[in-house]
Amino acid sequence: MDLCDDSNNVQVFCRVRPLNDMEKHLPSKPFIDISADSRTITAHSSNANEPIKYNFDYVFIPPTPQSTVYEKAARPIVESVMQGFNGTVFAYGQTSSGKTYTMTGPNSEDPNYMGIIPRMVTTIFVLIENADENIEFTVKISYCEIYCEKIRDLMISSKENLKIREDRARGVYIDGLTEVCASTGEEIYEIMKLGNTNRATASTKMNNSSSRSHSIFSITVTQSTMDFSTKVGKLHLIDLAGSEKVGKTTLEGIRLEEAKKINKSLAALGAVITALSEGKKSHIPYRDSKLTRILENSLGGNSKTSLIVTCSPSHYNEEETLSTLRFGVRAKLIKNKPKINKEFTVSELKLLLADAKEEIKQKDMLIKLFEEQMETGDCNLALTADTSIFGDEDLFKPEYMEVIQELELTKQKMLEEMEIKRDLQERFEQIETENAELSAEYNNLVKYAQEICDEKNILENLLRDKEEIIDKLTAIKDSYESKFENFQNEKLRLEKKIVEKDVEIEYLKRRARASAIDSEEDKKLQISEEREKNILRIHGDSLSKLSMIKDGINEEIYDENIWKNEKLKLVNQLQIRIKSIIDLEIELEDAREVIKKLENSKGSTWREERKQNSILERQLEQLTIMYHQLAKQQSESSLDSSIKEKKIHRLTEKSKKLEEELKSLKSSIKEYEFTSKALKDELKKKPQSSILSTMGTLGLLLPSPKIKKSIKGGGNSKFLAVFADQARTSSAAFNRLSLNNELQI
Ligand SMILES: Nc1ncnc2c1ncn2[C@@H]1O[C@H](COP(=O)(O)OP(=O)(O)OP(=O)(O)O)[C@@H](O)[C@H]1O
Repeated sequence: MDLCDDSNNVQVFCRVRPLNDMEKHLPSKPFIDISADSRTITAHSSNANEPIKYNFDYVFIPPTPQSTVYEKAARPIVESVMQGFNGTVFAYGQTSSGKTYTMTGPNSEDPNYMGIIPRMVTTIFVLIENADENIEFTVKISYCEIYCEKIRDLMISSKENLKIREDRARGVYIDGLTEVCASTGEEIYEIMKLGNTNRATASTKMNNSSSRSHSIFSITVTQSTMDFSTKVGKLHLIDLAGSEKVGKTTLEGIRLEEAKKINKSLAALGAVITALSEGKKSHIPYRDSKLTRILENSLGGNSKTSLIVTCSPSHYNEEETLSTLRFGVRAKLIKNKPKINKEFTVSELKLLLADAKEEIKQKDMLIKLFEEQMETGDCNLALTADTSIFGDEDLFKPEYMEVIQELELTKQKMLEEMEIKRDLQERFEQIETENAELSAEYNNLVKYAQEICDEKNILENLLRDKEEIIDKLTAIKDSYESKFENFQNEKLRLEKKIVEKDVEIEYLKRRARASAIDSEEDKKLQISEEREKNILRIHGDSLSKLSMIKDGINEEIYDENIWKNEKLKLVNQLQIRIKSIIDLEIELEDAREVIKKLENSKGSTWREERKQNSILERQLEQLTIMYHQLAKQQSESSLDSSIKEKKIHRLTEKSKKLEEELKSLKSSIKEYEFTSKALKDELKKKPQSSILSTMGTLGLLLPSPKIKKSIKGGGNSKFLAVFADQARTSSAAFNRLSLNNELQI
C-alpha cells in the first residue's frame, strides 16, 4: 500500500457551466482560465492584484458532455460501492451554477443529457448483470431532502422532520426513512421522478426553478456470496441547495428565513471542511447541522467521496464563483478512511479470529515491553524491540505493515503519554507539596478558628455583661437626666425667685428712699402748716401773746431736737436694715455663685449635686425666711419711720416757719417801732392832715391791691392784718418757691 497515495482524499472536480443568456448579454468576458491539463483554474479577480490559481482533480469546461463528467467524477465511486465501500458524490455551487444539471441532468431519460444519478443507477445494474452469478445483490433506494433543517422523506412526503440516529451496527442513519428495493433501473427512475415532484422548490429572482433544499439520493447495494459472506456499499448522491449570498437574491419573509437556514447548513459544511482540511482531529463540528451530520462518513470518514463544485464563468458571479473554488480547494485536503463493509464467512471468521488472537498476543507483548520501558524511562528501543518480533519477510507483508504502522503510532502515543505522565507526576508531586502546605495552613486555620471561637465566646460574654452594665447605666443616666431636669427646673425657679427678690429689694430700696424723701417733705409741709397755723394763731392773738409764742417756739425747738434725735435713730435703723438688705444681697450673690459653681460642676456626681442643691435650697429657704422677716420689719419700720419722719418733717417745717415768722415778726416789730417812732416824731412836728398824707405815702392807710380779704378788729389790728397778710403771702410764696426748688433739685 502506498502511504503517500492521495486516493483516500476527497476527489474534487470543478464544472464550469456555459454562460447563460443573461450573462452572454453582459459586456464583460469570463474571468477564469483553465489550464491545458484541465486541473487548474486561474481566476482574474477584479479584487486581486494577481491571478489566483485553484487546483482540482479535474476541471470540466463547456461543452464537456455529461458522460465525461460521469466517467471521471462518479464511475470510480460507484465501482467502489460495488466493492463494498461507502461512496458519496455531491455537488456544491451557487444557484444556477449547474448542480442539478450535473447530478440529475436536464433529461434523465436521454442518454446524452442524463446526469450522474441515472448513470450510476445504470452502472450499478450493469455491474450486477456482469457479476458472478453466485453473488446475490440487493439494491435499496431512499430519497429525502433537508429543507430548513428538517428532513423530509421524498418517497412518502407526509414523513417530515425525521430524526438522525447513530448506532454501532448502522452508523449514522435517518430514523424512519423509507427504503425500497429496486430490481431494475426503471424502478429507480420512477422513484426518482416521484421524489423530484415532491421536492420543495421555490422561486427566487435568480432562477425560478431553483431548488431551495438539499436532496440526498441513497443507494445501498448488498452482495451476498454462497459462503454467506456479505459486502455492503452505500452510495449518497447529494444535490446541495445554492450557496449564493442572501443579499443578492433579494428575498423577503419566509424565503429569507429559508435562505438563512440553507446558508447555515452550508456554513456548517464549510466549517466541517475547514476543520478537516486543517487536519483537526479533536472536534469536527458535524453536529452543527443535519447536512453535516449525514455527511459525517463522507467527509473524513469511511467513504470514497467525490465533490463536484459547479460555477459560472461570468464576472457577474465572480464573488460566488471564487467562494465556490475556495470551498473545493479546501475540501480537496480532506483525507477519508474508506474500508470495505464486509461481513465474513464462518471459515473466514475463524481464520480472522486466529489472526486476531495472534495479533493481540503480539500487541500484549509489545504493551508489556513498552510498559517496562516506560518504567525505566528508555523508549528508544521500543521500535527495534517491537519489530524484532517479526521476521524480516513478515515486515513487508501489507497486514504487518499496518501493524508496524499502528505500533509506531502506539509508540508515539505512549511516548506522548509518558511525557504527560511525567508532567502529571511532577504536577502530582507539586500538588502533594501544595496539599501538605495547605493542610498545615488548614490546621493552623482550624486552630486559629477555634481560638477565634473561644475569643468570640469570651467577647460575647463580655458584651452581654457590658450590655447589662449599659442598661443599668442607661437607667441611671435616665434617672440622672430626669433629676437634672428637675434640678434645672428648680434652678430656673430659684433664679426666677432671685430675680423677683432683686426686683422686690430694688422696689423696697426705692420705696425706702422715696419714703425718706416723702417723710422730709411731709415734715416740711406739716411744719409749714403748723407754722401757718401758729402764725395765724399768733397773728390772731395779740402782741401780748408774743412771749407765749416765743415759749411755744422754744418748746417746739425742744421737740424738734427730740425729733431730730428720733430721726437720727430711725436713720440708723434704716441704715442697719439697708445693711441687712445689702448682706442679704451679698448672700444672694453667694447663692448665685453657688448656682454658678453648680452649673460649672455639672460633671460632678448627682449625689453632690443633690447635696449642694439641698444646701442651696436650705440656704434659700433661710434667706427667704430672713428676707420675709426683714421685708416685714422693713415694711413695719418703713411705716413707722415714714410716720415718724412725716412727723419730724412736719415739726421741722413748723419750726422753720415759726422761725421765719418770728424773724418776720421781729423785723415787723422793728419796722413798726421805727415807723411808730417816725410817726411820733412827725406828729410832734406836723398837723393831722399831713400826718394822714404821710401815712398814705407810706402805704399804711390805702388798701393795697394785694389785699384780698378784710380783717376784723381795730386800727392796729387793721394795720397788723395788712402786715400779717403781707407776711403770710410772702411766707407761702417762700414755701412754694423752696418746695419747687427742692423738687427741681
Ligand atoms: N454544463 C452545463 N451545460 C449546459 N447547460 C447547463 C450546464 N450547467 C447548467 N446548465 C443550465 O443552467 C441552468 C441552471 O442549472 P441548474 O438548475 O442545474 O443549476 P443548479 O445549480 O442546480 O441550481 P439550484 O441551486 O437552483 O438547484 C439550467 O438551465 C441548466 O440547463
